[in-house]
Amino acid sequence: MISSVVAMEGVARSFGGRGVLAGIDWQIGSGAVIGLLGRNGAGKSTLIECMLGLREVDGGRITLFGEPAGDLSAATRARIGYVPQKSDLFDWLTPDQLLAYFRTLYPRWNDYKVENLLARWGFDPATRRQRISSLSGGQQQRLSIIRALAPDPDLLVLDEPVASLDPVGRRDFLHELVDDVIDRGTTVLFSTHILSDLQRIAIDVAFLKDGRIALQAPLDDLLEGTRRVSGDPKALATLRLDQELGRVRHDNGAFSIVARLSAQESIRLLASPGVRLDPVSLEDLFEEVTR
Ligand SMILES: Nc1ncnc2c1ncn2[C@@H]1O[C@H](COP(=O)(O)OP(=O)(O)OP(=O)(O)O)[C@@H](O)[C@H]1O
Repeated sequence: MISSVVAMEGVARSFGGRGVLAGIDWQIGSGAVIGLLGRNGAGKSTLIECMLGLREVDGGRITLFGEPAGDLSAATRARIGYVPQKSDLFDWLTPDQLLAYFRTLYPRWNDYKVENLLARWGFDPATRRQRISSLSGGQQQRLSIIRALAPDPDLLVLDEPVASLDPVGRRDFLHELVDDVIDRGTTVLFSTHILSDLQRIAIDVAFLKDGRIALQAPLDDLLEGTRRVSGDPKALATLRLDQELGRVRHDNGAFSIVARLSAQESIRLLASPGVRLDPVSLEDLFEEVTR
């Protein structure tokens, strides 16, 4: 039985001698919903493209549904929906023509969902007959999402899907993701820089840093279990914490430590004179983990 939808072992990729993926070992289990985070240039798009077999790797092994990513069967391909960061729509077609074309390629195509999304996401009859090249960036992104969702994929991969959507478009997309896609057990991986969106979906977050998945955990656990430890510099200097994420030195000579704490560690620290524990935001976490 295959328990992982995606399995990666030692995946490496560099550009012009500069390593971007540095031997990634990663598994994405069936039904997981993962937000992929990392600074600009960390390699999120590269990782996604390699994962889907769209980019060659320098080393390592990737399988999707148990098949090599670079040699997927048509049946497995049809189980994957992908929204790339840069539009790859055939922009000389109209939305109706594009969707009619893709409909022929997939054994499973949810006409009801397509019509429903087109109507809800502002594709009136005139827009549906307009060339894609003349649609706005946000309209093209909506169309790209509709195309990816139409075959009811078992694995949905989205590379910054909301980057050009207005706030209403973002809300509509998240609504669809939570109420339909995640509800039916789809495995979802999406990269984003909009951290507030992640907090609207109960998911795991994975941080890509220095070419590796530096940390992956359920978002709620991560926020609940991570604290900023501050206080008397002498007391902090001797502290050894099991899961320290970062140490920040402040201008006044004081410093604080961001760390994931076990319940016992929290109790011990709260009892230490001169030590304070404060909750951290997802922005704080992002800054520390990707520093
Ligand atoms: N075709 C290419 N040729 C040379 N360098 C590349 C190529 N594609 C990506 N890179 C480099 O690889 C690094 C990672 O790029 P990538 O687009 O994967 O990052 P990212 O995390 O998706 O960034 P962002 O958050 O800005 O979208 C960057 O330094 C980029 O310049």
